[in-house]
Amino acid sequence: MANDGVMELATENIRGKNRKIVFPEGNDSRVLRAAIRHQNDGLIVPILLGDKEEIQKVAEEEGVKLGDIQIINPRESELLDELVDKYVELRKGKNTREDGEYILKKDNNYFGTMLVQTGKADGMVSGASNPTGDTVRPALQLIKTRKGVNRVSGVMIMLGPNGEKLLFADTAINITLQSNELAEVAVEAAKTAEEFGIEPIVAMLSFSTKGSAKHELARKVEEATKLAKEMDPNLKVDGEMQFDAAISPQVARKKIPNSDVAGKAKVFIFPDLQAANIGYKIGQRLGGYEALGPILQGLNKPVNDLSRGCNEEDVYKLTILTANQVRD
Ligand SMILES: CC(C)(COP(=O)(O)OP(=O)(O)OC[C@H]1O[C@@H](n2cnc3c(N)ncnc32)[C@H](O)[C@@H]1OP(=O)(O)O)[C@@H](O)C(=O)NCCC(=O)NCCS
Ligand SMILES: CC(=O)OP(=O)(O)O
Repeated sequence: MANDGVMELATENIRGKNRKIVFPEGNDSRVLRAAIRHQNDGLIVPILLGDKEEIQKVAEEEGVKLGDIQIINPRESELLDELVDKYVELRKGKNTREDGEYILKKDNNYFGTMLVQTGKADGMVSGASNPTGDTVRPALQLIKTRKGVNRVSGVMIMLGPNGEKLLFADTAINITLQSNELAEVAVEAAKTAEEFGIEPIVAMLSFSTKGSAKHELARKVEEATKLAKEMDPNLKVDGEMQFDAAISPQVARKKIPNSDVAGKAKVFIFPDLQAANIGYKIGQRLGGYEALGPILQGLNKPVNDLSRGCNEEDVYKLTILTANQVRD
């Protein structure tokens, strides 16, 4: 495949490391099939959460064999007491022990997140059947942001039909952002791009290019560009600019000549979640791009969300990308 760069790099990085990835949606057929593929490939150690009989039934319906894949039923797990204690400690008085036990038994995303937080798993992949908020809230509450990062955000790796490797942000988490927060997303997205072998050339997107429209929303993106440069003076970032100026050298020459970003951008920072989420889905559904993610950036440990529209291949690949985010 023309686009194998991103997947190949991540696969080589994780080879031999036996990263343990937990799947809270063990009874989702797409998740189950992807986890079994990983179990058989031996690159990743999958842990499925759910009721064993229910998962067995899905496996039979799908015509796949569970083999010796690890399955944990949170309601019966011997780890429950330990995880509840730790959960209550981390929530710092926000939840009682009774609350904690109820939440960890009822919601596999909380149980899976606690496995990651306590180091019993290295990362988590969920969201095939749960909406984003329910998937990521436990990680925001319990795993928390990395030192030096104020807000977790989400990126999509976009792999084009002609070998293009792009990154879109924030496609998943922050509904609106202030200019300083948008600047932080840009700086973090550049780092995430590098982790996955994508060139960190960052365009700050708007409906305006360098003042072509006079509006406070365009000025916010201009301000965010300035702040991103202050946060990382070495960052190749420019804006505000329209998507055509960011991606097309011909349009860039006309609208924004002499930019070292316009026409060459690989990392696209959208002004808000509406634009970013709609934008990536248009690229995916009309543009023939493969969309991998959302990958969360800024967390202490990797927890990643899937789109509910995902297929088995998306789950399989996001698992590899999640393992690639694990830090020893
Ligand atoms: C992510 C999201 C669910 C968080 O919303 P929420 O749970 O209502 O947020 P709250 O303000 O109650 O915060 C819950 C916790 O998460 C933390 N948090 C919220 N957003 C955060 C962020 N971007 N980064 C870091 N922490 C964050 C809060 O500090 C809080 O922690 P605490 O409980 O320890 O105090 C919400 O922003 C959302 O729905 N985003 C859009 C998701 C979506 O639909 N995306 C499109 C599909 S991908
Ligand atoms: C990433 C995303 O948009 O998720 P979903 O399609 O599940 O809302």
